[in-house]
Amino acid sequence: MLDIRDLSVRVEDREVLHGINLQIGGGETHVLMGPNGSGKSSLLMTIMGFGNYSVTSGSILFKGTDITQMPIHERAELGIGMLFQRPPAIAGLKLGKLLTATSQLGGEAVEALAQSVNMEDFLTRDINVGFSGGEIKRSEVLQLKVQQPEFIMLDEPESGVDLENMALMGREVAHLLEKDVHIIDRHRSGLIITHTGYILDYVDADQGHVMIDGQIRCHGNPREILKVVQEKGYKECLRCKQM
Ligand SMILES: Nc1ncnc2c1ncn2[C@@H]1O[C@H](COP(=O)(O)OP(=O)(O)OP(=O)(O)O)[C@@H](O)[C@H]1O
Repeated sequence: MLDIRDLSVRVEDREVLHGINLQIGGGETHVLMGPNGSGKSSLLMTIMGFGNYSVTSGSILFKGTDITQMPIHERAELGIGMLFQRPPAIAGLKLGKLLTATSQLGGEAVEALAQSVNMEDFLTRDINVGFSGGEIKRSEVLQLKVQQPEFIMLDEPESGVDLENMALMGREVAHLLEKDVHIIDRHRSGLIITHTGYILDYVDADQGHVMIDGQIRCHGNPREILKVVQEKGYKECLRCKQM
């Protein structure tokens, strides 16, 4: 579904990603780990198509289409969606209005989806204005439930979420990624940034990658990578033999 080849990316006057290669098949969920500031969010923002991340070499193919220079809204229409680490607050735009305006759904359908993530009281509020950390994440999940993307990127879905809401989010993300469907019939794919790995309690991931200083330096079983990092730190990933 996603095929990234030799991707280098510059932000402002600095190259933050250097020669990334990453392939994610249909129905697969991959996890991206790595130290703070290593370039994980930059990769997701680049896949989504944000203009301040400029591709200096390489390509991004989505379902065989080269999307490297495609605007964000076209990528979203093709089926790419993202849960942001820190989405902006948008004063003057109600969450419910955004959801009905950007989908074919009517008010009742949106309300039902909102109820499923305990967000029904937020539809009449300005997006993310005064939302708590956990409410922002549930709002992001609600937007994904409305959009139903085929390829879902999640940037630290756990951060700021209490344990009870983590369970709710985990179940919702698993459902979005069709983890309840047999692998042969599963079409959706995901790429999840996590520091803690809590999301793995709910979402089975097929492959883990470690990014260090703008390069993917290691691949492997996500839980094994977490264990190694916990015990020995990210420096151990530099010795990875799976590259
Ligand atoms: N708009 C920007 N202007 C300047 N520097 C930027 C910008 N966006 C990202 N960077 C820099 O690029 C590097 C990679 O940042 P990025 O957010 O991708 O890291 P990350 O791996 O997601 O980190 P974290 O785990 O802390 O969220 C950082 O040094 C960051 O300061």
